[in-house]
Amino acid sequence: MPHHIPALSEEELEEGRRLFAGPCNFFFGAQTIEQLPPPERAEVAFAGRSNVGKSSIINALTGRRALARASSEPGRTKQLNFFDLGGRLSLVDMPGYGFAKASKAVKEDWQRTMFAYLRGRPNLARVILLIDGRVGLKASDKEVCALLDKAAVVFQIVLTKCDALSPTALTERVKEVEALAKSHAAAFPHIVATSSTTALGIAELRGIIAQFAEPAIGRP
Ligand SMILES: Nc1nc2c(ncn2[C@@H]2O[C@H](COP(=O)(O)OP(=O)(O)OP(=O)(O)O)[C@@H](O)[C@H]2O)c(=O)[nH]1
Repeated sequence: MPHHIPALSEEELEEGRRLFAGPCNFFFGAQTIEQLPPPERAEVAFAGRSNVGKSSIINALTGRRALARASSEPGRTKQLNFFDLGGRLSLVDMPGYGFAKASKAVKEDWQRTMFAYLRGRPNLARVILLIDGRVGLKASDKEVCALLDKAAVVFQIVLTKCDALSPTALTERVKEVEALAKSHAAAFPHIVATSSTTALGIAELRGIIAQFAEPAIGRP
């Protein structure tokens, strides 16, 4: 299937492998915008609905089983968590949105914080917007796309849990999400289909993220 073929070169995939094979450490948790760490390195932020599989994909990318705590309890991540990849790039785990049980005040608070972060972060290179392959698009995903457009942050849509879909269902899901990407100026048109269970798309996503990393010391 065409969307399974990585759009990256061998060198880019290798860069991704190298970056994620190096050290990766949690270094900061921010609950408010005022607490953000200094914008020293390029950042790639992960956003998605609660329970989208965000912790699982961060763990799959970094090869650490419990770096970002994967939980079956939706809505646990309530702060912006910062991870340092060998001093070359930061990964930011954003709180999951669309948690059905959250109050209106909590949702509005999330939206305010996220928008302030997305709009005001000078070193934010890209947002990885995770969409649950099993569930598909929800109103909250569309709201976040609009927010990203408004904040003028380029985002990469990534489908999660694709192992749970038949090839036909996956093709349909990719089409649905491609249409969404086309309707948003800030969306990168190529969709990455992933599974943290089978590692589908993980190498490709590493390569995409590595494009924003500072060069490794001792290498050109
Ligand atoms: N089949 C399948 N299930 C997955 C995959 N990734 C995650 N899951 C399941 O989806 C649920 C949520 O996964 P998490 O990684 O905790 O999701 P999260 O987005 O971090 O959740 P929050 O903490 O609510 O933000 C868990 O039950 C996982 O086992 C995947 O690639 N395939």
